[in-house]
Amino acid sequence: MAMDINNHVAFHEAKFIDQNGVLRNSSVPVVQELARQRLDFLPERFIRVSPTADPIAAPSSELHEISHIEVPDPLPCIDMSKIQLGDDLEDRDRELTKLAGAAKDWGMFLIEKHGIEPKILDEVKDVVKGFFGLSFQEKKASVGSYLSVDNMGYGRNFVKSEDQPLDWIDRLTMKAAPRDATQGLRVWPQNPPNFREAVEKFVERARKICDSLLHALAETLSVDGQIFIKQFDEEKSEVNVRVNYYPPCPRPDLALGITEHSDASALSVLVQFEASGGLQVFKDMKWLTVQWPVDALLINVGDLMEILSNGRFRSSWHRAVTQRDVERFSVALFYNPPSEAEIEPLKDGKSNNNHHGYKKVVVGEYLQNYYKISPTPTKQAIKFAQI
Ligand SMILES: O=C(O)CCC(=O)C(=O)O
Ligand SMILES: [Fe+2]
Repeated sequence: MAMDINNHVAFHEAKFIDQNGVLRNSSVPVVQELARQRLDFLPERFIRVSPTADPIAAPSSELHEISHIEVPDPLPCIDMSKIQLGDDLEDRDRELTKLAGAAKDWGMFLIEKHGIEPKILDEVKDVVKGFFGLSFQEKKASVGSYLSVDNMGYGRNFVKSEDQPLDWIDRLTMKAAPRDATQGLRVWPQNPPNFREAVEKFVERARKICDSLLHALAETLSVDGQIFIKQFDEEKSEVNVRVNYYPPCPRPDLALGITEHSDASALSVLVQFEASGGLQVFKDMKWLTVQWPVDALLINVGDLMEILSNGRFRSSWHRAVTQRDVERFSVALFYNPPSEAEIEPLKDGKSNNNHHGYKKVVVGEYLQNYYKISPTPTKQAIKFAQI
């Protein structure tokens, strides 16, 4: 009989709606607690079989190989100071061209000289490590529940069935905007006491970067610079923040930290802590490990941006792998237009063989479908918005 975890492990209670629309519960082991036991084997529920050869086309049934190919050309890195200050117009144009290529070919890029002070990022790292440094019971006591099946809160993973392979991750997800989104809910950790304040400072700054990028991305397409930003709203746009903790994993060749996905957002901003080497992007039919200097931020083009740009920009298909002796943290911020907004794609989507045109969608309806069907082995959620 295969060995499995012992009885002392704590569990998250995951609620999910199954394929027949029935609300179900599944007990998901708390990965951080499992990792504390320094197992020399991977519990069965985390072992996965290959989902994909080509995630955009047909899934393959081959055994999943979790490879570690370094990106041959490093991920494009955009100097935000050249875009935001724009002292030198030629330099700025070159940077915009690089940005356009990155958003089109990779759906993912790094940004440097972004202007967020190291102190703000250090405070986020401190509170996140403080939270994950608590015992499981203390964590549960520190953060309340969203009382709904929407992947928010502590330990809410994308669980859809009892037999789906689980991700080797422990995570915490919060709504940071609109400000009243969490009114009456005690869903921000109370411990460390400055958790919310530290994360909100980062959110405020990261949001400005997103706005600059929305403007710059529009410029690269020679359309009105406001065309994307105008679909956002100072008060009502949504910002969700997810903290990902990947403990050391006994079998990085058999488990994933986060299963492959595209972000549903318009744009995502990611910070990683000291450790690198976990994020992979699917490009040119291969999974490539991203080289990500720790002080750079990473931007993902999300599905909503793919829709807004009518397919000119592509949301990246990415995943996180685990490492044997390394723990890794990342913080992801997801920036969306207001939930009730009906977003309109740019006119005249460029046509090529792979291109699909997009139609107007209500953001909240897009997200609802995305969460309903995720995780999927191929890039499927975006079909909801295709003509
Ligand atoms: O940990 C990472 O680098 C990736 C996280 C991610 O893709 C997500 O939170 O959506
Ligand atoms: Fe992601």
